[in-house]
Amino acid sequence: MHLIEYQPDGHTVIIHQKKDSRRGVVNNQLNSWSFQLDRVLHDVSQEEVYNSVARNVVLAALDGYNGTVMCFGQTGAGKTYTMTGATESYKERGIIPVPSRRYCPPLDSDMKEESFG
Ligand SMILES: Nc1ncnc2c1ncn2[C@@H]1O[C@H](COP(=O)(O)OP(=O)(O)OP(=O)(O)O)[C@@H](O)[C@H]1O
Repeated sequence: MHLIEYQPDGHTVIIHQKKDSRRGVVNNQLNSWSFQLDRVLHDVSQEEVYNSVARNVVLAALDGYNGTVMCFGQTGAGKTYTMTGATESYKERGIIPVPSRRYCPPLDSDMKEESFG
């Protein structure tokens, strides 16, 4: 049995733990816990992470609303990877680089000359 089970509904994670056999024959120890979440992003692309957690916040910010995207988790969980991404390939870019690329017009040569003289 897997220690962490992802339900196909995309909202539920079940954590399983083996019963401690040292507790004897009558053992009422809980050995699974189910958590309901807004969304469970297991084994998904960086693009899907952006679309499901950041896209609406960024679009609202462009309309003038305040918004925050925050990562919280234990060391090595993937916070930096999620926010900034990896440089190996474009599809591995994280949440932060996407809006600048998507919503800021690229500087063309004329604009560069105007801006920097
Ligand atoms: N979804 C992922 N796909 C592939 N590699 C990942 C993924 N998430 C994290 N990694 C890799 O796992 C390692 C740890 O990730 P990361 O540095 O993002 O964790 P962190 O939560 O920021 O850790 P810390 O709290 O120590 O700063 C890195 O090598 C990262 O590239």
